[in-house]
Amino acid sequence: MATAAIIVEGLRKRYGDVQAVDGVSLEVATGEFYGILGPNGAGKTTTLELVEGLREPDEGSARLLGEPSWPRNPALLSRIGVQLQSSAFFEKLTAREQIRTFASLYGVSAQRADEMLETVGLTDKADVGENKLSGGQAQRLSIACALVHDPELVFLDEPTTGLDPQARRNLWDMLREINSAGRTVVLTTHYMDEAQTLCDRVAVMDRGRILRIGPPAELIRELGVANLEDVFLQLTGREYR
Ligand SMILES: Nc1ncnc2c1ncn2[C@@H]1O[C@H](COP(=O)(O)OP(=O)(O)OP(=O)(O)O)[C@@H](O)[C@H]1O
Repeated sequence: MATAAIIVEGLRKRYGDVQAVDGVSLEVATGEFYGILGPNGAGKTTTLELVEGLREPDEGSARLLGEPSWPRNPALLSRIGVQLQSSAFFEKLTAREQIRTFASLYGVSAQRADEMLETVGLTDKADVGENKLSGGQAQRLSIACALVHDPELVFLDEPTTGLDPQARRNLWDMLREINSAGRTVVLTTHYMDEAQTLCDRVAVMDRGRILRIGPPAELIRELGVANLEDVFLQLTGREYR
């Protein structure tokens, strides 16, 4: 098996009374497209943040590209791309200025930044201020900023939430291309069709724990159900939303 891009062992994180992540272990192979599924509050975002090294775990560890992600590791930052759920733009800059600023932090050319803007369909919004973009446009800009330095490992937290169907399909195509070029992609999603279409494997999460990991088709077969939505229902005992 190829070297694992991500190795997570026994991650735990508690916020007050809430055990948000309760012993998560998983491995993602280099070049894999991996999905984390779960209802609201399952612990997906916290898990991603622990894995990315943005949050300190109470217990457990994560290794990315062979390096521990905590304590925060500056050498890793240029090799990973992180799209955050809450936007983290510089104030008062236009879309073009935002992405060029991210690009320059990574030593990436302005030309490449403009190309990324084109890829996510925002060229006609290049001169619009970040606070004047629609939710979906801001979402696409944050994804473009996360990908501008062509990272080996990409983390996306509900990347298509808030996008219209066409923008969603465009983003799927883009993520498939990135993945075909050998990049490892990890995403969280609420959309079962998205997980089923894109992911090589999914981890189904609920109440801070992983209930099952496998390729969508295999999970569907194993549980003898019609689709991933039913897998989820059977594993968690509830509707997805
Ligand atoms: N900073 C925080 N302080 C306190 N509690 C938190 C914090 N962040 C998350 N939680 C709690 O931890 C649990 C897991 O939250 P998390 O955001 O990881 O779930 P999620 O699966 O990403 O949910 P969603 O699909 O709604 O984004 C929830 O009960 C949430 O209320």
